[in-house]
Amino acid sequence: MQSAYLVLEDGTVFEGESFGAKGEVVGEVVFNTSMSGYQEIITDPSYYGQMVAMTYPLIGNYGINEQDFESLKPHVSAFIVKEYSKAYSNYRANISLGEFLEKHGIIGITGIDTRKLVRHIRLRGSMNGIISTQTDNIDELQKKVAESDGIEGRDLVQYVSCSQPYQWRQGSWNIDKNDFNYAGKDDYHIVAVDYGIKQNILRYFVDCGAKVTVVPAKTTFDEIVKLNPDGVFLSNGPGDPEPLHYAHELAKNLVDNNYPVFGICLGNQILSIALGGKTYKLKFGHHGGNQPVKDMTTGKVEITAQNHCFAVDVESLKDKVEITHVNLNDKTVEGIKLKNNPVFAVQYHPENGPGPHDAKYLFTRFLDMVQSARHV
Ligand SMILES: NC(=O)CC[C@H](N)C(=O)O
Repeated sequence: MQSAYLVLEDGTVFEGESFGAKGEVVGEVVFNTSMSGYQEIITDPSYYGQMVAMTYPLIGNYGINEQDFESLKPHVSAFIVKEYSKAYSNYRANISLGEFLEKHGIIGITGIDTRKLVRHIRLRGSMNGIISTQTDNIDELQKKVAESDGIEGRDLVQYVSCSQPYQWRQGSWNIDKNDFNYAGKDDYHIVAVDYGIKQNILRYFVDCGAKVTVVPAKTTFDEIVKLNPDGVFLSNGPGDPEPLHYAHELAKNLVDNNYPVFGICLGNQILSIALGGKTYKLKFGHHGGNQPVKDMTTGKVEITAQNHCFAVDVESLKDKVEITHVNLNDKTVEGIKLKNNPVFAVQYHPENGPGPHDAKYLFTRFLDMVQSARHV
């Protein structure tokens, strides 16, 4: 294997070996604490602009399959692991992780002391890094990473949203059929605005009996009205929610016109800004499948999948919303709902993909809301 370097913005250097594509890339370094699900993680469009370090030490041992994609291709800038397993074994796998990354031009780096890297980020906060398989000139790499831009203030959604509307018919994987379920019912029409949508969200809507139309991020309110939706979904997506003015405007129009709205992650942040709120960047974010969240409306605690760097400053929304979910690790707000409109959103990922399934009930909660809104 060829050697590769990871150099952080603050000058810290890690040496490892390259797997996947060769080259050089800059991105924000974040860590993910999920023990499995690397395929879903690397294909989650919300990671665009970020390189992900897995805390679980052995990665790659079940390969990559045709079914577990969250989008059509990997979106991480690079992938950082302690030990890459070239050998893989799974009845569904058809390609190794390294081959998959190489095919899509994504650099992987293995042999990294990920415990040290994660402790560093926990103490100092997320920061940019550069990975290179091309040079061992550390000074040059340090200079490049010091000059690179962070993710704040940039619209990254434009790089991952679809360009044309489309219908989605696939439901969840059915292990007995060894195939996906497909839409049978069209009880509701949900328009899902694609800011970098994860496919499991769409599968869950289909499971719940919805007909789903996915539309590009810059679709206007008038265009959505023409599609005659029963409810509108604001998706997850990469980067900073602040510069997405077109999305804030859409969310404001939807709320003002009393449409049922459900937001996940970036969708929650967009909705909060549209309501007059603010967001802020967390020190190192929440990325993983083991985040405890309390549903304040039922008192139940759920273990959730999360992937976000920004959070909603709920003080800025005081009196306008009810807090429905709170993260029990750091008490950040993980869910809000409007008092007088059929609108709610969560900061975490009820679609799991990968992660625990505890929060799937939110899809039913939304479709119940859509159902009630039809009768008012
Ligand atoms: N998964 C997401 O939608 C992430 C939202 C946003 N990009 C953040 O990092 O907070």
